[in-house]
Amino acid sequence: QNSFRVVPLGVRGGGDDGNLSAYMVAPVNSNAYVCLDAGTVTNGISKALTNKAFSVAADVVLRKYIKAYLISHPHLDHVSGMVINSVEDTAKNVYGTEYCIETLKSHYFNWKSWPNLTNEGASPALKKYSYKMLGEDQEVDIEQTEMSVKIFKLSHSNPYESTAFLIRKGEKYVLYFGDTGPDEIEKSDKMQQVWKAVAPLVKAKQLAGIFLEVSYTNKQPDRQLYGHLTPKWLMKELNVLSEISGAGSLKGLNVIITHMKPTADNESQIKAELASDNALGLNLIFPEQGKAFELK
Ligand SMILES: Nc1ncnc2c1ncn2[C@@H]1O[C@@H]2COP(=O)(O)O[C@H]2[C@H]1O
Repeated sequence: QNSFRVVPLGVRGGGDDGNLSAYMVAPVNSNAYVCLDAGTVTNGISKALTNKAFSVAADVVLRKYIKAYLISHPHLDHVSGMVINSVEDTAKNVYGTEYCIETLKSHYFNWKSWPNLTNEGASPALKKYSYKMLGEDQEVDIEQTEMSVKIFKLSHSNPYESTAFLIRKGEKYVLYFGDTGPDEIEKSDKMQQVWKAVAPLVKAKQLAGIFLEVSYTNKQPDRQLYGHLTPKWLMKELNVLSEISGAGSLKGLNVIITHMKPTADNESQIKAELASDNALGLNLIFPEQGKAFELK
């Protein structure tokens, strides 16, 4: 039985300002979605309607189907769609780490960059969006949905932070990584901590998919990763998971490749490099804007 329905509103990792990271996720047969990052919102909803991913009007998807935003980190390409559409939007929770929420508060919803439509920060706070700060080691219900979330902090160009979200519906999970570099380059153990936490779920076949970024091809020098992964580094990191969860345990695992930078032939090159280095037998999924898919 399929567990989650995903509608990508934006999939690219830079440059293409109408198609930046944003993924609507809900349990199959539910219209109560979370939006994981929100780089592009309305452009993605339009594409989704063209592709018949939804059978309601665009404003219903924005205002009613998206119940909450989960923001992995406050870079513009992960928040601009949410900020721009906040005026037309309905009351919602915005979930993130303290680092992320403090940045939203001081740098975006501050009346200078944008009116403060949130419940905290620069006066007057218009109280449409409510910040929900997430700490590690606690699972929190995502209000108005059937899902809950646990977070893991990530390193995104040390010392800057990003977040991974482990979303649960019943016994099934999906894991979403915001932008992140490999532990070895970031001088960090953040990814390893995530792998340790989810290895039992992989073993038990409870993990429906992992959203993980690959921004650059293998040609990108390690000193210019800027907190991102390449095909080689993605496979190295997933090998760390495989070592914990057991040989062969990642075979057929859905890995959704996010955040490819669209420069030159980067995207086709990344796809080719991943395909030729897939000894783990991952089921690689390359999401397309506005095209729904299911994970089980
Ligand atoms: N030191 C740097 N020099 C040049 N470009 C950078 C540097 N750090 C970050 N960037 C770029 O800025 C981008 C910000 O968004 P990204 O993290 O997706 O990808 C980043 C890189 O493309």
